[in-house]
Amino acid sequence: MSSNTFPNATILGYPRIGPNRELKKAVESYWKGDSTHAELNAAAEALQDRTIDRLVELGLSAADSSIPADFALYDQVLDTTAALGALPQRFADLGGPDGEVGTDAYFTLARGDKERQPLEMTKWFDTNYHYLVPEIGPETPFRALADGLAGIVKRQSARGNTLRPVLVGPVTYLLLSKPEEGAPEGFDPLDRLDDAVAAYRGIIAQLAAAGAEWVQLDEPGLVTERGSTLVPLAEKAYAALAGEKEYDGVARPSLFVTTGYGTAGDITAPGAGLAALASTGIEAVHADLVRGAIPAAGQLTALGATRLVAGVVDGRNIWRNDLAASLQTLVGLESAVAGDLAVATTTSMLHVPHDVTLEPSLPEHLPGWLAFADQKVAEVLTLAKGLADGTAGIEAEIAASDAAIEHRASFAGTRVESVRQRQAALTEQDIDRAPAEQRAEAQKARLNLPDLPTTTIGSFPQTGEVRKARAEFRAGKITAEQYDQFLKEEIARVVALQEDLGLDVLVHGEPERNDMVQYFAENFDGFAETVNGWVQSYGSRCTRPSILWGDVTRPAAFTAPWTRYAQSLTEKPLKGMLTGPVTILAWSFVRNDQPLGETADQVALALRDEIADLEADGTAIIQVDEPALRELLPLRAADQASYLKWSVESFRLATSGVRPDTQIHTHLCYSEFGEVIAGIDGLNADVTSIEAARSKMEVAADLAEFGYRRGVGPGVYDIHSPRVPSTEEVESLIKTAIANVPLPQLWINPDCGLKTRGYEETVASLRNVVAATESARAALLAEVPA
Ligand code: MET
Ligand SMILES: [Zn+2]
Repeated sequence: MSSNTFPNATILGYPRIGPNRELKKAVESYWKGDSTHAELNAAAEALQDRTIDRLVELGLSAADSSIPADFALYDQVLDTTAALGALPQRFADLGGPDGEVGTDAYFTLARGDKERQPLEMTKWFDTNYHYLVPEIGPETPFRALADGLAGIVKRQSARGNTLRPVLVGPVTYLLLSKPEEGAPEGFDPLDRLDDAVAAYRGIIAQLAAAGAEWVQLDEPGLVTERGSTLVPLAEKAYAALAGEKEYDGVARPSLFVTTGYGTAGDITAPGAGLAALASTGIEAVHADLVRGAIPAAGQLTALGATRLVAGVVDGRNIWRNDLAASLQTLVGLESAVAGDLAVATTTSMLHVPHDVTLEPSLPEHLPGWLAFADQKVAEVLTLAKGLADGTAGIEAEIAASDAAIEHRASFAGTRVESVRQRQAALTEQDIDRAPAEQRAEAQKARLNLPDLPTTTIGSFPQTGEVRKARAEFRAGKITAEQYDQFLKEEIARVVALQEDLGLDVLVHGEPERNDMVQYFAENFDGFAETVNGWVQSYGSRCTRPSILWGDVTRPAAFTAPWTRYAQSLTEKPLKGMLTGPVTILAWSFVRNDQPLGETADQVALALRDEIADLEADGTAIIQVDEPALRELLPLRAADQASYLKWSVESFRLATSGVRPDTQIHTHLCYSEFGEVIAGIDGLNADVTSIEAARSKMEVAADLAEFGYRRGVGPGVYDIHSPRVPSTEEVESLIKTAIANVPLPQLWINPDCGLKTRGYEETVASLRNVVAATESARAALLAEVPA
């Protein structure tokens, strides 16, 4: 079927959650037992129909495979695991008679059951989307069980729609897998590539039988640091899949391989990775031309008959496309390729919300600057038209795009002179503090803490009452005074609880914060909030990132009054609590008209103002959380140094204005920190709390090996589950920490904030943490020779 031409305009994927979070509601209701399997299916099918009808309404053709079928109930990597029937041994009993993975088995892999931990969850490339990590061993079965996806294709074909089913490609699938527990030393899931490819062949045949004319295989793994070494593997895999035009006498569908999130293969030879893929005989290959480099002319010629699908509309941010610039890129590429170009998004649009027109309360100037998924579909179609008919064909659209760019550039809040001047005047001194040893001494004298000081990470359980009060305040059902009063009582309760528990450094508990980033966005200028701008974070979990559109300022102190109030209730030191610049950027939609580092510095200056107010109030300890520090780390080693420089400097800019005897804490979680340990050191915080309980204190050994000198609190209590750790368990983690970290540096704390936990388990766990700390202190005393 390779005569089949690829559509001129397409998207790589569409948000799966539904404009009203229909998917979230349907799966959560099914999990709770409030709806049946049939009802879940009906809801999923209704959402599929809605999506396709909407895309057709927006102008994509229903007939030419331009609409992707990418409707995962939970996660696209898990869908591929299910299509492969690749059940790890620990879940082998879940398979049906032919090894098939039914809906309940699928959700068990995602969520675990009484006896078993779910598949591990980790970030999808450098995004905030989390996928489920396949566990592959030498014996893991690879089958062809594409019934689910084939069923969707068939059903839609009966509705008159020819869809293009999407799978994670074999190389990326295995790259993202981890060796199954018990796999022999040195086993790499990629060792199983030939077996996997044989299974993919079967899956593709099943999709063809269901009516698919094109199949999309996503291979973003090729844009990572390992890309160069993976290209030869991909060549082998796709030569095997594309080499024959027929599978067992039946025409195979055309194959389309995508490479979003960067440059495929060798970054010093842009386009070489695409040319290598094309040489296998696949019918179309995609390039990300926003994050990735523009392929060299010679590489474009080398694509031959393989159609280039040009990703020029950014699937990862929400800004309106510069149509004139994109068209110019497209025209340049077209002159070098043998055939016609197709226009596409850079990645799936699962990273952006559905539709700007669903936002009722954005500031007036903003909607015209934005493009959510539906607007991006229109942009792709416009560009395809421009490519076909010339600029004249899309004159009005280009004029509108130019006008929006012009409006944005000249809009008052885009450049705030006072912010620019302040930035221009910054010097090295602004990111420097007194030497760490001198600070440590001054802080010791001021704080007078025991050995192994105990503390928490900031938030206390957000109970139903806290959420209810916030909702009522937002809805105008209670007054600002009533809400304030409620929060004060909540804070007083949390402070009293911590005193009762015997913790050494207290917190106010963060009850006023809906979310650790959104709360800052709401209190800074330069940000806007959406109402319906949900994006999938993992499974049914969605976040609603704020939009950082302009220069950032902090009109007034907003955390300091709560900290001041909380501190007035206790003699013990109480930490001020802030979210750091990198995390604020990572969890927002950030302006794309200046380098990230510049935006980070503006956020840092706004935080610096807040920190100055906290310090002026007498706050002796200020914590600035950076859980997303690792998340934004670029995929390519070559880009990592410059990232670490600006990210670390923005943290230092926020925190270096304080006196030596004011103690700066930071908190990191969600990640492996081995790779960024030098960056952590660069933050120059006096104390760093790090998630460690789940990895059994590995981080303590990493720190020891690095020779880390400042304070550190490796988490001794995993807050990700309601389980209460026993005193003995915590003691043993403390012992491991003591063996690796010099005593004067060591702090005792949970892995992360307690916001998502209930009070019962929180109180029991913290009691055990304090008891374990006390016995560790006693043991240390006993060791000291009299
Ligand atoms: C994801 S890190 C969370 C840190 C924040 N201070 C909290 O305790 O919730
Ligand atoms: Zn955390």
